Amino acid sequence: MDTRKLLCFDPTGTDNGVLDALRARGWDIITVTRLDEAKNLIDAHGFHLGMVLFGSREQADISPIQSLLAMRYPMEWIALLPPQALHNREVCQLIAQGFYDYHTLPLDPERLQFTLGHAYGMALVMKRLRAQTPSHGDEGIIGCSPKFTKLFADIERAAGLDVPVLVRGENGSGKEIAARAIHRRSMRGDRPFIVVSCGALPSNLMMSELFGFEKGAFAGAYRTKEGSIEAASGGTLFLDEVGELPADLQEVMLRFLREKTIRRVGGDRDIPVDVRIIAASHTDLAKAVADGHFLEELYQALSPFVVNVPSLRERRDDIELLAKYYLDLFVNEKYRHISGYTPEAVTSMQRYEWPGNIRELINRVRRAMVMCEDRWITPQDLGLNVVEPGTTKFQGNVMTLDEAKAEAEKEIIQVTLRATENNISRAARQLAVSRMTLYRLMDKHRIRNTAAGRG
Ligand SMILES: Nc1ncnc2c1ncn2[C@@H]1O[C@H](COP(=O)(O)OP(=O)(O)OP(=O)(O)O)[C@@H](O)[C@H]1O
Repeated sequence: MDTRKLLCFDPTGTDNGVLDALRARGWDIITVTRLDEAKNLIDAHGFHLGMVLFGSREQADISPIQSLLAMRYPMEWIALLPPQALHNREVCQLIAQGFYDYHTLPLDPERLQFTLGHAYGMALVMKRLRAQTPSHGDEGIIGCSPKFTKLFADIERAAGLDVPVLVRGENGSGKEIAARAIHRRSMRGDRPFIVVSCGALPSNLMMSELFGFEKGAFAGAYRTKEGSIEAASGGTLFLDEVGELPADLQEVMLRFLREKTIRRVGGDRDIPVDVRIIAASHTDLAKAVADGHFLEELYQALSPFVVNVPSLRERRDDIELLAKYYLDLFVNEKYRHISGYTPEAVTSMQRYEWPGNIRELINRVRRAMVMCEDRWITPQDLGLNVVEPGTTKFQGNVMTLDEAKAEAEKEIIQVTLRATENNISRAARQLAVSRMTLYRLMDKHRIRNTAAGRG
């Protein structure tokens, strides 16, 4: 028989004699009574499944159990408890929020065996999903859509070339994070990465900011100060919103790109500086050139390699992934009751236009965590309407009623499968159809079961 590992946390030393029955059914059970022991064992052995024995007293201290669950280990938990423990509101809350299922004492080993099998399978599916979550390096750059894959390939290529790069994309779409990734992967990766916001200062201050100044160059210049270009020496200078660079500075910057030397304000010598420039713009620089607002030669000098960062609405496949990533990242002790998003919340995010791109998504996730009173984040928590008139993908489409129905059917199946993490049984239950019907409909709509093997 296949032996499956199970951690049993028994903080009150409750002996219910049921564990032997489970051992006989192939479970390798390790029981611990102390929180630190439990944590050490999980860290060392990476359990998929844990069981918690609640004490028999109604007012038993449940804080060690709360602390253990707050660690949000990637595993499923089953609670075993005496029926009277369910009179304790805190216990009920903890069970609703942190456990896959619970069983009351005295135990029915058959039923428990069944639940453990399910929870174990679910933990394996979750593990597979986590392994499939595409993330790149330690930059926290997440995505799985074809557009994202192309973006990352461009980042890799740009990293291998020591030429200026122009990063284009809407506000909040990830231009700076892309520039940082290029820098970190380049041969300059262990040297400084300095950011300058080109529109942040008036021209004269921006000049000193970029090129530095000599002592006495102007009133208040009490000492010599190096500018951002020198500070980035050997590394990368990131010129954010380069389109906002004042006209006179565009000329000076062009000279720097050609001659690779700087002269501090008030200085009389040219200082060679080896810096790679990565510039970013959310506006169309080619149009700015055509309109006479941006120097054509500077545009050419900045853009031997161009990286286009797609907007979030151009890569809708990444929305749910990013929303989950940031939820996991922000969840802490205070928000441990939050398990994820409702199917409606996922739909609302998929349909939304995201004018503020990933930065807006992050802000909405943060807001939702504060607003969410339940286990699952709703569209309202995110500040998004479920279906805003005129925002469905059917708008303007000429299709028959049958086609529209089929489209809606496919969409609701996809959303439900995503929300249940491809658990066919749960999805079928939520959709109020049999598993066979769901399989048939998935086949009809050519929906792949990405977590085959369970449910
Ligand atoms: N692929 C991604 N995966 C995870 N997080 C991302 C990704 N892309 C961007 N972000 C996050 O989104 C936020 C906005 O990204 P960033 O600051 O790079 O955008 P930007 O285009 O430079 O914005 P702006 O134009 O406003 O300066 C940051 O918190 C960043 O970490």
